[in-house]
Amino acid sequence: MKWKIACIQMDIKYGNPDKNYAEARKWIQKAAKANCDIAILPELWTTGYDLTRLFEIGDENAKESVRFLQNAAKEFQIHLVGGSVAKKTADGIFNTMLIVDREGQLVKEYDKLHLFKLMDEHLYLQGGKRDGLFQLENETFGTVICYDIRFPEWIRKLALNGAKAIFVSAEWPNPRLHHWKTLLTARAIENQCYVIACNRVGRDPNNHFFGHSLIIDPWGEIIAEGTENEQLITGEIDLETVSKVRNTIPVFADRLPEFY
Ligand SMILES: NC(=O)CCC(=O)C(=O)O
Repeated sequence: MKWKIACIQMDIKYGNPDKNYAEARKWIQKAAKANCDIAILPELWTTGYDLTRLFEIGDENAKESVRFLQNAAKEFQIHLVGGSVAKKTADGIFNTMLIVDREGQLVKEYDKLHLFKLMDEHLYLQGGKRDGLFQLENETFGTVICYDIRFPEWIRKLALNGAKAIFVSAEWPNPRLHHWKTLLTARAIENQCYVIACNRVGRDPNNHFFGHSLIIDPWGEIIAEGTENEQLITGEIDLETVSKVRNTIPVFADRLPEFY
């Protein structure tokens, strides 16, 4: 089955959820007008990395963000890999990915597993405990958040459990563009699956984010790549290609897990 995908490579207004909801709505509408089946938003797109204020501006049990995504998905008839938001709970604040289908059902919540110390996440956030597998229209996908892509075992587990495409939401800053592209391409090649990665653009007080959102096929070829500006990056994925590539070089059949 073929799917048209949109990466919403938006700037994020630091610590300003209301403005970010309004902006995201416009981008989701654009993705729907471009006949996309699925749109993905970046990491922490409601607040940015305004970590010291998350108790104030984070979203109580992600209720407002879920409601926003459900309404947008239904109104514009598009599946949403709704990026991640700061979800406030009794156990602390999580960096939580929200997936909502075009009927407005909340299909999955995934909490970022690996916290990124270089951006102080460990001081303000809790790490998750559950996987990122989800289903849309009877197809299996996976999701991870930003720094998670440095952990190939975590993505491999998604692929072993049936994910044919991995969605990545990110706020990945300079100077690590080379790491971003190389790691994402490697995850696509080694797992012989699509990788769809949405990074933000713009600046916050500590970082400059370079965009370069990517849609990569199971052979490791780049289908679409963003610039450093705000834009919608679109591309078509064909899940049949996953089996074709896996039949050509049968990496999954040739694995020898008893040795590793
Ligand atoms: N928000 C993040 O997890 C950033 C990860 C990152 O920049 C990296 O180099 O890893």
